[in-house]
Amino acid sequence: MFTIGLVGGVASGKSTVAEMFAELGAVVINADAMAHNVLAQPEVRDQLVARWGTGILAGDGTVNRSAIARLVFGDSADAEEQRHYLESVIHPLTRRAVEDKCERLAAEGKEVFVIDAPLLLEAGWDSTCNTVLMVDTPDDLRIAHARRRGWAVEEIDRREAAQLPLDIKRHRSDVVIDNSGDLHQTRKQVSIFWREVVVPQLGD
Ligand SMILES: CC(C)(COP(=O)(O)OP(=O)(O)OC[C@H]1O[C@@H](n2cnc3c(N)ncnc32)[C@H](O)[C@@H]1O)[C@@H](O)C(=O)NCCC(=O)NCCS
Ligand SMILES: Nc1ncnc2c1ncn2[C@@H]1O[C@H](COP(=O)(O)OP(=O)(O)OP(=O)(O)O)[C@@H](O)[C@H]1O
Repeated sequence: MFTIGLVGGVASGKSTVAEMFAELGAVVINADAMAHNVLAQPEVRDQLVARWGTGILAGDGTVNRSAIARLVFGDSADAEEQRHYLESVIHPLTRRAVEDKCERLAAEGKEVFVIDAPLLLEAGWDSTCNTVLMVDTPDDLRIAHARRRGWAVEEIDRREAAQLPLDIKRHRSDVVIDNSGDLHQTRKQVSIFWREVVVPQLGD
C-alpha cells in the first residue's frame, strides 16, 4: 500500500490532480466528501444541534453546511472556539472512515491511495502517508477558480486563515506540483511522479 497525501490552498486544483492519479490507477479518497458524510450522520447532527440549536438545520432537517461555515470561519476568538469544537467532532470520525475505506480496498488488492485532504497536515494525518504532495497554484488563479464556483475572495481568506500558511504547507511537503500552467503541464508532472516514485513501490 502506497499512500499519497494531497495538500494545497483552497481551489488550488487538488481534486483535479487527484483525478489525474485516478486515471493512472490510484484510489482517490476525498476527505471533504467523507466529512460531509459524517456531518449527515444523525448522531452527529444531534450533537451539533445540541451546541448550536436548530438554526444550523435546513428545511429538510439535514445540517446546513453554509450555516455552520458562518459560525466557524472568521477571525473572532468565538469562531476559532466553534471551529475547534466542530473539528473535535468531525475529524476523528472522518479519519476512521478514511482508514476503514483504505483498509477495505487494500484487502481487495488496491495498492495506491491518494488522500485529498485540505487539513492533512493540520490534523496530523500526514503521519500515515508515504509521501505528501502539494498542489501549488498562484493566488490569482486560485481566486479565479473559486470565483467560478461562487466563492467571494473573503470566503477563501476566512477558510485559509484557519489553515497552515501555504509556505509552511510547501515546506512540509515532499513534492510540489506546479499547477500554474495548463492542465497538460500539470498532468506531465503527475505522470513523472507516478513513473519515478509510485511505480517502483508497486508489486508485480
Ligand atoms: C464547515 C463546513 C460545514 C463547511 O462546509 P462547505 O460545504 O461550505 O465546505 P467544504 O466542506 O466543501 O470545504 C471546502 C473547503 O473549506 C476548507 N475547510 C473546511 N473545513 C475547514 C476547517 N475546519 N478549517 C479550515 N478550512 C476548512 C477546506 O479548504 C475545504 O476544502 C465543512 O467544511 C466542515 O464540516 N468542516 C469540518 C470538517 C473538516 O475539517 N473538513 C476538512 C477536511 S477533513
Ligand atoms: N491548471 C489548471 N488549469 C485550468 N483550470 C484548472 C487548473 N487546475 C484547476 N483548475 C480548475 O480550478 C477549479 C478548482 O480545482 P479543484 O476543484 O481541483 O480544486 P481543489 O483544490 O480540489 O478545491 P477545494 O478547495 O474545493 O478542495 C476546477 O474548476 C478546476 O477544473
